[in-house]
Amino acid sequence: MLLPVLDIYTAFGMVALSAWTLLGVLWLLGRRFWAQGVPYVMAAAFCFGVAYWLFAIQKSLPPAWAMTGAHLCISVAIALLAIGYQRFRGQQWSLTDAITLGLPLLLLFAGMVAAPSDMSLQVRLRGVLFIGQLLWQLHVLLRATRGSASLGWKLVVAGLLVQILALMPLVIYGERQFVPAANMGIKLLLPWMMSMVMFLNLQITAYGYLRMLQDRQHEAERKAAGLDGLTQLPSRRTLMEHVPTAMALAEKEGSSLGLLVLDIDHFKKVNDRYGHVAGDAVIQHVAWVLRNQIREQDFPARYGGEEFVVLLPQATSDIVYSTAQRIAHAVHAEVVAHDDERIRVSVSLGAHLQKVHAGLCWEEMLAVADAALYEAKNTGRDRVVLSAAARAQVMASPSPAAGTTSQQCRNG
Ligand SMILES: Nc1nc2c(ncn2[C@@H]2O[C@H](COP(=O)(O)OP(=O)(O)OP(=O)(O)O)[C@@H](O)[C@H]2O)c(=O)[nH]1
Repeated sequence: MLLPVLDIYTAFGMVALSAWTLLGVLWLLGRRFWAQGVPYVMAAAFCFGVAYWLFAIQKSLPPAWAMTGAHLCISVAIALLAIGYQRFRGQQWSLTDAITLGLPLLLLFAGMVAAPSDMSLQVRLRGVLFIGQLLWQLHVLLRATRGSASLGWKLVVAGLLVQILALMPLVIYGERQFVPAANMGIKLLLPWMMSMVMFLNLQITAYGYLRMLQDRQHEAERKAAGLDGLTQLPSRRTLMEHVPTAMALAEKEGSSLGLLVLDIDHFKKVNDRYGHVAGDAVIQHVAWVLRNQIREQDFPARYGGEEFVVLLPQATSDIVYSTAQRIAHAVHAEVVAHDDERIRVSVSLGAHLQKVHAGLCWEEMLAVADAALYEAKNTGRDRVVLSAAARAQVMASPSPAAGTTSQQCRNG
């Protein structure tokens, strides 16, 4: 017997929506029952229920009333869901984000109410919805300007590709092929498959978008905590906040403060040859090396794109020199594996050491270390250059390392 496509489609949508709402409620309840967002989600579920009821009794009401009422309930429910989630997570979503996430639900319902008795009109409406969803997915893609390479981004792109592929039968066979007939066979499957794809894609894309919003939120939290998003090292701002404390302590102790400025060599070429994502992996790798090669009390920071700074409190010339050499050596020695590529990079370092006294200016210290870095770059890269002041201390130092230290310490 011929399956009533419309009824199945409607039931499918109802089940999907109920599951969606239920999942949302369980998710929120599971995390924190009394959180402020819960009542909103409950109210949203209630509105969905009213909408369902209006659909169910639509035949005994003037159709325009039933449809308008149901749509109103759904819109309110979507807004409540968005607000509930926003309240609960403390997310700083824009209204556009909330609407973007609410749209799939609206599309799903629009798909269900696009149900005139004329089958060919119904199919045509569904085609329009299908294309509407495609446009929505493009909109999400355009909004997702950040978070490339993240799972959320991949899901959004995957959803869009699947949608385009699924549109092919419609383009190739034309809408008429989708009108159910008595001797259906495969033709019955096509509208079904389209509905399935549409539903799954809504979920995939909406989930991907949600992931991206969460990533964005985490990034903001990290920034608030003073960490750089890519490397998890303290950011430049955090370093600048830390410097006065470090200098004051060194002055009080009468100790020297070491300073390393590190820059990845020919990094532009890495980006050009392997791509920006691989470049990011290299930056992460260098940050990882930095973290592993310094002492616990040292303070590393990502200063800018591919530039890092390390503060070394209570440092001696020996410590500054050996730390810089170890970092340069470790970066040079290890390859960064990214996809199928194995990338080898080197770094140049400018190192400076200074006894901290009243009136010493951080900018001066940084300028001296920067000049040493500049020299390292100009004399072949992949090396450590000590500032004149640091060198003088190395010369004066009786340590074994000092005896072998030259102004430029080439790596390897
Ligand atoms: N992948 C990636 N690239 C970045 C990031 N920040 C800056 N860059 C790139 O780093 C490159 C820095 O290049 P340059 O300053 O010309 O220096 P370089 O190519 O490393 O050459 P030298 O420093 O002279 O050895 C630029 O192409 C920036 O676009 C980042 O966070 N990720």
